Amino acid sequence: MGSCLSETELISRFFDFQIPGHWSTQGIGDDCAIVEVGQTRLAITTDTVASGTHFLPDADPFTVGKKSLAVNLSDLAAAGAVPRCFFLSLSLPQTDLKWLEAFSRGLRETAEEFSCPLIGGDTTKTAKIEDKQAPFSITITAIGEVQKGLTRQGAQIGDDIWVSGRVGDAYLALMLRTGQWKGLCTQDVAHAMDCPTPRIALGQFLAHYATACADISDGFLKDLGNILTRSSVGARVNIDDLAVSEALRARSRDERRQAQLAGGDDYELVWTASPQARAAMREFEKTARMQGEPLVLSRVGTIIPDGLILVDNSGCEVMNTFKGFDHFANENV
Ligand SMILES: Nc1ncnc2c1ncn2[C@@H]1O[C@H](COP(=O)(O)OP(=O)(O)O)[C@@H](O)[C@H]1O
Ligand SMILES: Cc1ncc(C[n+]2csc(CCOP(=O)(O)OP(=O)(O)O)c2C)c(N)n1
Ligand SMILES: [Mg+2]
Repeated sequence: MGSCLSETELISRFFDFQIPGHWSTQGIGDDCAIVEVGQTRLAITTDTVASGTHFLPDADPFTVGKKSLAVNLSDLAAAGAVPRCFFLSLSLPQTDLKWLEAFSRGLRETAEEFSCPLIGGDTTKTAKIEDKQAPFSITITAIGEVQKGLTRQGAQIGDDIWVSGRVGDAYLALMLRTGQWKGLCTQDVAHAMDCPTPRIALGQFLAHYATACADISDGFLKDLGNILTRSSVGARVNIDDLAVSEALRARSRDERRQAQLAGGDDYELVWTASPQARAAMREFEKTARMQGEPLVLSRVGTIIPDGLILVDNSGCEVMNTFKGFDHFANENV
């Protein structure tokens, strides 16, 4: 049976226990829990990806392996953490050796790229109920180390709002692949959905400059909204300042806005920082490009006392009708 609760309402109603413990943390609500263990500060996150919900049932298992870890590393990036290790829990309908071999190769490639060893996990079989096989799912818990650590809390009035990368292509890929939008899904666009790059180096750099940070998994406006709520501030954003790929630029204005503002699945970062940090941001961008990574950092707005004002390049205000991703958004009682 469905419910009227959004994901966030469901979590705060049933699972925000607030039981005091021996280790100090900031509690639920950020990309990572920052946990103080003696002299060490850990950033810990967990994310599940499930067939049919996070990837299409016929997705290449190699990219499923890569992405399962990448989405968790993206949460570590949002906390400014250095990845240290991860756990892997699998719920599988059967032992499909070919699938597992490719999945394992993809997972391993990302683990090696970010020097993040797999140190444990769990493996179970999903049941058939009334002849229907439960979809398989992959849960990863990743642990990193931070000095101070970034959260969604801390944005200050007057701060700039920044976004990494060209958001929207993962959503474009999903719409094209499922036939909801017309057109061919090019390799670059498919890559954005299948192989997102966790912004680990950027996150560690931002740990020195950002006042708040989140990753864009649920859509730019929703994830920026989480920063605004946690920081008790508002924002003014020029939506035309978001970097856009050639493929998305070629779509209609409404499709482009839907993909960029609400699409999700991008795993880029959104953060706030004082205007004094602008030169440092441009320097980081320049260095990345000199090292062969075509990174783009976009300054898209300003933190204001409250509300959310969206404008376009002509200065006109844009109505915010964009919802962002919510697992339970379409359910009714
Ligand atoms: N079932 C749950 N029990 C406790 N905390 C949860 C649960 N689901 C999500 N959370 C927490 O709620 C916050 C929002 O979750 P989510 O939007 O999934 O974050 P993220 O996009 O970083 O994965 C996070 O701090 C997460 O740890
Ligand atoms: C088959 C399929 N349907 C829909 C999507 C789009 N999608 C799935 S999950 C998601 C948002 C992120 O997922 P979530 O589980 O909320 O990750 P978290 O925010 O917890 O990191 C999006 C945009 C997809 N990638 N694949
Ligand atoms: Mg999550």
